[in-house]
Amino acid sequence: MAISAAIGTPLETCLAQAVEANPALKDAAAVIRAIAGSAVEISALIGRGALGGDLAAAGDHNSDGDVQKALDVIAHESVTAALQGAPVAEVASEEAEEVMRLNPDAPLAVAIDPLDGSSNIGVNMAVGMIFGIRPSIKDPANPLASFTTPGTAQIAAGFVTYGPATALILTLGDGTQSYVLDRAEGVFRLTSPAMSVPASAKEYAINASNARHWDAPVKAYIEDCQRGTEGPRDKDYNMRWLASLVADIQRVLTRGGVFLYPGDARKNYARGRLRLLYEVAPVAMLVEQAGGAATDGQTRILDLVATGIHERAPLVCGSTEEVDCVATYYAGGKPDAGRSPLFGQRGLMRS
Ligand SMILES: O=P(O)(O)OC[C@H]1O[C@](O)(COP(=O)(O)O)[C@@H](O)[C@@H]1O
Ligand SMILES: [Mg+2]
Ligand SMILES: [Mg+2]
Repeated sequence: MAISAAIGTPLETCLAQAVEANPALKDAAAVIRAIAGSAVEISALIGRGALGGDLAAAGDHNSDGDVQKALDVIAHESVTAALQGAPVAEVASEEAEEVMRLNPDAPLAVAIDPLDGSSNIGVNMAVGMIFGIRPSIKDPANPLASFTTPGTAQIAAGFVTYGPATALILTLGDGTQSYVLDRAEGVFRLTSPAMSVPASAKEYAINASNARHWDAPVKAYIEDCQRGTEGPRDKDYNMRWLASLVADIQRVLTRGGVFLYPGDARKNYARGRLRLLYEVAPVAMLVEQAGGAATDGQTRILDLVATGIHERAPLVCGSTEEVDCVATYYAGGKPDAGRSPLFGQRGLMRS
């Protein structure tokens, strides 16, 4: 149910209200409480900066080939320890090669990116944590069973941004809410009961250094955004790229825009960089619940089914007008049709 509490209401009260309205959410609420507890701990550590030690110290490689930084491992250990005390049977974590089995009889499974935006560790920039909660499917022969369902199976999803403020963005399947950590009390408090992504926007987020590797439709779309009022989109765009999915998506959820991490021609990047289970699917649910859209360029993300826990998926999400426009380019269409004949490069009114 949509949260109807006043701004400043503690997360605990909002969760209790949601469970009262829909008792089926009781276990998901317990998982969210556990994750929020870990986030309070990690937020305090990140807030100490270099005084907390070298959080960027390089360790082993994870299963996706990324170097694990000290904070990646600390966050993984903190959140999986918290989930031990929650009704969770399986965890798919970015920092564990295989599915982790916690409480075998528990009803839920959690996919988690314990520390998102790792390239920003150690440089005082925003990082975060992403999670999606699904029903646990008891199949002793297949540890992946709980995670090989479409994203629509998610009961709840959220992310935490450790930025200037520590924020929790959450959906229980009926709207997207934001909370901010009240550091004095150590509790998250409601700041928006219903986030809403504007349908149209003039801001895009993409790692432009990969432009030469992009597919033709992405290249054409970004080039037309860059042509501004002189091109078929007939409006001037701004670009923002924080290299921290949580922070980029929080901006899109707050003021609109489009985020793209498409597939590209680099080795192992045919399906982009982001992982379907613990990055793309939770973000897609949050964005859709806020009125936006999320596709892989053409197909709705929440209809995709993973076949492995670290499988990647391209992501195009945010304001519906932009996400639909990207799909038009993928379908080989041209956005010229919607453009006023009076303006733009070839328009009558351009000097
Ligand atoms: O370095 P790139 O290619 O710009 O990729 C940045 C993207 O990679 C990520 O850092 C991947 O997440 P992890 O840090 O959890 O591996 C996203 O947060 C971000 O959007
Ligand atoms: Mg990540
Ligand atoms: Mg990560």
